[in-house]
Amino acid sequence: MNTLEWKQEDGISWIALSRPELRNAVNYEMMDELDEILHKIEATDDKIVVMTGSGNRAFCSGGDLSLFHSLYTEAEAYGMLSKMGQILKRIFLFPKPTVALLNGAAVGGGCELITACDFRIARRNTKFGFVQGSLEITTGWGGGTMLFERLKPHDAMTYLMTSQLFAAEKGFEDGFIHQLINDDENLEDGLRQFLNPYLKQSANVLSAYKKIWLNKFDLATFEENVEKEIRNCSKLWEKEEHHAAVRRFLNK
Ligand SMILES: CCCC(=O)SCCNC(=O)CCNC(=O)[C@H](O)C(C)(C)COP(=O)(O)OP(=O)(O)OC[C@H]1O[C@@H](n2cnc3c(N)ncnc32)[C@H](O)[C@@H]1OP(=O)(O)O
Repeated sequence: MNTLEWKQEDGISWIALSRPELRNAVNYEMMDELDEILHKIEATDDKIVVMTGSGNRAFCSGGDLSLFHSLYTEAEAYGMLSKMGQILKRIFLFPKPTVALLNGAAVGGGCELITACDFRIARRNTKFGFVQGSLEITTGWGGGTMLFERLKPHDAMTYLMTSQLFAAEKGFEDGFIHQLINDDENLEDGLRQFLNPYLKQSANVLSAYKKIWLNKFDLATFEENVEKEIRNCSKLWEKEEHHAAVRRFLNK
């Protein structure tokens, strides 16, 4: 694997996004490797999946803008957005519980990725934000649709419509972040403390409860809503306002 690290330890499957020089931005290779790893994990006896980022700056900075900037038309954007959208849906619907461990900032599509996970644990000093609006697009990997399943509508609207970066403590107050880990505490130790009561249960019990949560969804409606989100984002992507905003980011 070139863009991910995978290890299995004490019932936990750890996936680390591993492009720290670009703050773990997602490229096509990472999408393929995520898809492959998720298939492998599904066939293991591991109880819980933890996703994190390499380095201490970022969990994930979203799509790799230096790469995806070359996507110009609605159709080109749709190809990329729907490819990652499929992966986020797999994570959201994954038969085992999933945890995002924020070792650093989760921004743009990175924030969509943490939203697809069942639990979010963060270092106290980290930030997260759906900054897509400041790039003249919206969420486009399905994370907007998923956020409305995670939060009260008013809080979800605030996160999405303001494009702001928020402190992890604000996420904790809103119930978006489930556990804060102090900056002087070891991140993995903090996570294990949170996970210990879950890890005492069998994989079958954990999966069965995940199924009860997923049974709540009308899958067809959920998929339709994700698809609409991807289509809308693709339309905004091809506008000059978006390309100009990305040029500003890349030339900063
Ligand atoms: C496609 C679906 C929707 C999307 O995801 S759109 C993308 C939204 N993401 C963004 O706008 C990301 C913006 N990035 C940031 O805010 C910051 O990099 C972040 C994550 C807070 C980390 O801050 P710092 O630790 O200070 O790091 P930095 O800004 O100096 O970045 C280090 C190098 O990484 C690059 N980088 C960061 N995020 C990237 C991205 N998404 N795509 C491509 N390159 C990215 C950044 O340009 C910089 O490169 P260089 O070292 O100056 O050559």
